[in-house]
Amino acid sequence: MDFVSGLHTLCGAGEPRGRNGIAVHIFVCNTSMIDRCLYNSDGDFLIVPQQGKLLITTEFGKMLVEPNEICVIQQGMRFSVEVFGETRGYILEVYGAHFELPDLGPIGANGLANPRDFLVPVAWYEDRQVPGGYTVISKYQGKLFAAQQDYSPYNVVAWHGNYTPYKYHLEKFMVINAVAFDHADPSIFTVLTAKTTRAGVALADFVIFPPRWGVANNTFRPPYYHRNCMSEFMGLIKGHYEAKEEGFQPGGGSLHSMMTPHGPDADCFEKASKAKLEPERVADGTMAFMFESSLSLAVTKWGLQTSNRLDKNYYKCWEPLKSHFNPKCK
Ligand SMILES: O=C(O)Cc1cc(O)ccc1O
Ligand SMILES: [Fe+2]
Repeated sequence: MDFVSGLHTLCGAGEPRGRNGIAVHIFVCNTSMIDRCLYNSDGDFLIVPQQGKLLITTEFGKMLVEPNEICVIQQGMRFSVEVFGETRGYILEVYGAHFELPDLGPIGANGLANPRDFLVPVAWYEDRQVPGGYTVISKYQGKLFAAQQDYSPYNVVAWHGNYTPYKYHLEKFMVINAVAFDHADPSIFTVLTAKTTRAGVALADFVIFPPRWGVANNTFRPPYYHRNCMSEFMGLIKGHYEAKEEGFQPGGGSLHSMMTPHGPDADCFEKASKAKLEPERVADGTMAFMFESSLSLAVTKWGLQTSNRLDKNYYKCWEPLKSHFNPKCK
């Protein structure tokens, strides 16, 4: 099964017809796309490999994208994926907006994902006839259409401009966090954002939870219990997520829909409530991420049924939580 046939949509919202929208897909594949390419007429793909590396050929050149790196293939760009064994990952698709760096506001000139760390392919081409037929697949209005041609589409000898695919290594992220007290909104970990026309309201943010120091005093350091106006799809590239040490596996996903309360599991709550608040490393050897959207997301039939992977007991991670309210406590 190659990248195109292994592409499954988990959830999404909005219409790929000029209006804003997003979709979350996962891919699971073990064979390369041979004499086949894909382009997305609907929007842009932000690809997060989780297992196995992707050698992506584009009209702009080649990119090797390994787990802990991400890449963006924008609307209309033809690409083929070569894989090396069992390969899987996540895709955030956005319609009607492109990914950009978040405004840094008071952070100033540098920080978070820095422009210098985004890599763009160098031109590569082949002048190759394919008498047996080269298949060009278009994702158009959510469906796949195939056309045949008798030559490789990677015949672009050179290019210039700034509408390109690009990749980024998540280790390059310059982490900013609370250094006195309180838990910062995870938007402080935004790598890329796709904006809406309403200032401060993201169509989608790509947010990571990188290795860092936890130093906040007088603070419950893990994510707070909350409900909010965003949909939060979480994924895990490697290791454990600090708020759910068990049960949330690399390659898995969770969706906390807007206004649905959620937070750390009972075990994390107990440990963090008793922990001595000295400087400690958080999330070493791990990389969790979040696709966060201001849109509400509908889960597909594939996600709910066909995949046969729905965790029906997920809510149980909060059941052992006890009330610790004590009105006399100072
Ligand atoms: O829900 C989650 O695990 C993601 C998350 C992390 C955090 O540190 C604060 C808020 C938030 O939604
Ligand atoms: Fe959350």
